[in-house]
Amino acid sequence: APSSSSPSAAAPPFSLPPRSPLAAIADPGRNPRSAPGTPKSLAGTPRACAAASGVRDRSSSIGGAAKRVFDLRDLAAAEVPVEVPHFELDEDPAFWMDRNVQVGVLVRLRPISAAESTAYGQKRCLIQDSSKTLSWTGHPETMFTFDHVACETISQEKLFRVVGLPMVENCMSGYNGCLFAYGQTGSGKTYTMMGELSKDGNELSNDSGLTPRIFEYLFARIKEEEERRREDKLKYICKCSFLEIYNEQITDLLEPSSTNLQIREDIKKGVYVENLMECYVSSVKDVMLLLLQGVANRKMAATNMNSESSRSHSVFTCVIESHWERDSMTHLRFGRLNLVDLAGSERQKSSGAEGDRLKEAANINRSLSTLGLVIMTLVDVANGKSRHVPYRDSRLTFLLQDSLGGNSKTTIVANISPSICSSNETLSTLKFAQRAKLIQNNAKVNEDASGDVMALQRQIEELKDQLTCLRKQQNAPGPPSFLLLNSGSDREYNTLAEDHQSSCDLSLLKQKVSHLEDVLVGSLRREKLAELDIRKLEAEIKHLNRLVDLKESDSQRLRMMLKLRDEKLKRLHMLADDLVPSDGYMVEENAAMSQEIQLLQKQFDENPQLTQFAFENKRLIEQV
Ligand SMILES: Nc1ncnc2c1ncn2[C@@H]1O[C@H](COP(=O)(O)OP(=O)(O)OP(=O)(O)O)[C@@H](O)[C@H]1O
Repeated sequence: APSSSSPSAAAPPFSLPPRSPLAAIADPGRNPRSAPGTPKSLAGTPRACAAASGVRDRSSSIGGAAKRVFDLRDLAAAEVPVEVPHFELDEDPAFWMDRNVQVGVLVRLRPISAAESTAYGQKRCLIQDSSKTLSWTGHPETMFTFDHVACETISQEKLFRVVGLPMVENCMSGYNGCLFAYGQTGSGKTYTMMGELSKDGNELSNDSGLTPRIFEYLFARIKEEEERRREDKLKYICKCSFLEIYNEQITDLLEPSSTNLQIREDIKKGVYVENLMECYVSSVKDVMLLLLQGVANRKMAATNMNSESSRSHSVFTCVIESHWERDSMTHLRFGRLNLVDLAGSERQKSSGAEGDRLKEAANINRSLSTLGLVIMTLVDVANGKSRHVPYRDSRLTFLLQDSLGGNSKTTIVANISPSICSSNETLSTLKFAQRAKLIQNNAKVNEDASGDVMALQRQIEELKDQLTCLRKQQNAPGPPSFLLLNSGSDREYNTLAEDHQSSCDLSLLKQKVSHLEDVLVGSLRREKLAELDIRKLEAEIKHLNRLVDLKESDSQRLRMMLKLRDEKLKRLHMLADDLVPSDGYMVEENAAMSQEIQLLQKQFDENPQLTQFAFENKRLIEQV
């Protein structure tokens, strides 16, 4: 099926064939990377299958074919392939668009892999109850509720429509957005975020993940919006960057020779990575080429859990800027979209990590536990507690601080494996996702509606010229209006009409000028205030620097005095023990005393200033 996801198309761009309420486990043959050797089609009707595996049919108690579920707890004994229930996800873009307070969480289950199946058969640690709830069947059995639970048979396209599409709409409207995949190694994060990337960048496949789909949709929407608002001269500009955090070091995936890049903070830009390459993109093909280039540079390795395990966190960022003109003003808006594929958490025992892999794993686990700590602290903050959020304890959390508890609409996709062999990791991912749901963000539209001051000033000048011209015309001597009214000739009628028209133009222009003047006054006032603030802060910084210098020289003097006193003590001890003659002692003592006097003199000279600065310091501390 074609996979183009044009926003205007009524039907989803590709749809799965109609399924029975109990769909077969996703055919791993669909994805060449997935579950090699897993049985492709699963035989038998639901009831036959349930009977064969000893599964209890709970359909009667729940009712309705779509809700029919089996109790998979007894599958411990089942060796035959089983069918799992399919729960359709709710496509409600408004749900994610409203989330500017809380973080949205979607849990995604992947099919049991061939390796898991070989080792543990179809034994599961989870039972999904609906498209929002699932139960972990360990001890004690625990039920979890999320915004969405995507079952094993949910397609990449459906997942995009549920979480990716609203994210694009948000960013186009000027919000920052962040989508990140979390989960143990091999749980399906890269499959979810990237999936299959086509070589030529033209065609998406069924296995293409969220990122390529997001850009296919983004460029279709940009085209649509620019056409719809042609009168406003609406234009979008998109620029992308791609980085990885490996062993706590940031590398540019589009320019791999740029390593150990630093994170900086800026009042306007927010948190950003210095010297990171940014590429302008205007089509899915452009983005696909960047993705392919970046993915090829990413640190990958084989572990026991995943033959192509990503050993770094990757962040693909797109800044979507738009500008348009309305009411003689230039409007600017931008949204930053972060697409994050985290390195997988892992137990060293299961992943078989040694040497370099072990060092990587330790770094991965450390930054993920900082992420967990940041999330726990943010939940406390959301509950009204005043806490320090340790964003700076890892590069990952420092870089993502706006997406966590800041100005961003954030969605977390928590990937899990349903197999019993990952039971503990699955539980820990579910707990992480549950906590993340409670974070409170504060997303705002990034828009500069005041326009360009210079352009406004130019426009006002032009309008003033027109106004003077019209005033001159109006004041020019002409025949009295009653003559014109009574004369009845065409020429006179036209003159009257022109006069009337020009007086209408005049009042319209007057209105326009006064409106623009108001806007300009507002902009200039804000600019002046900002300049005043900057000047005040600069003066304070200067004061503080002088204070620091003074303190520095003062403490240097004090250190010297202490040294002199120490030496004096030593000399006194030696004199008391008769180790030096008393005249020799007196000569040394004299020299030391004159040095001390010099120091005291200097201190005394600077004292008036010191007192003044001490007062200033106190005042500044109070002010701060
Ligand atoms: N929903 C799914 N359907 C089919 N196959 C999947 C699905 N999710 C993951 N897979 C397959 O499972 C394997 C592991 O997935 P993936 O590489 O995405 O895991 P990961 O979480 O990114 O791991 P790591 O953290 O080690 O990089 C891949 O072969 C992938 O194609």
